[in-house]
Amino acid sequence: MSEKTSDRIKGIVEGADIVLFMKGAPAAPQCGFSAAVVKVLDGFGVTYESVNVLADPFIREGVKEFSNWPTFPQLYVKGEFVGGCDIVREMAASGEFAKLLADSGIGGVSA
Ligand SMILES: N[C@@H](CCC(=O)N[C@@H](CS)C(=O)NCC(=O)O)C(=O)O
Repeated sequence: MSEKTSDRIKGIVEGADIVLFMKGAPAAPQCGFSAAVVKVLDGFGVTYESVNVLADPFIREGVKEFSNWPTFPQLYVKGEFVGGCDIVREMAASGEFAKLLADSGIGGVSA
């Protein structure tokens, strides 16, 4: 990955408290895994930035390398990689995701 792509991705993940790299947009996800993470985030009532990786092949491949994670969705909180759909859903079910949001000082409803 070029330094330019890496800097661009770093800027994106650090540009908002919560960033979701997904397929499609929250209002119209183009993959069930992305839709599932949107549902979790919306359930917590948090605001987040989303990036449609289908719109940019450089971002799509660059984010995989940046995160060292081969699939989408990919969720970042406070600039740190959290995981994909399975991890986020498990964290939501166990209460770990609510704790992560609270520890990160991110408000929302407790889902
Ligand atoms: N088990 C994965 C499922 C995600 C997944 O398999 N995503 C695929 C299909 S949407 C993917 O992103 N493949 C790579 C690509 O399309 O670039 C998770 O927990 O997020």
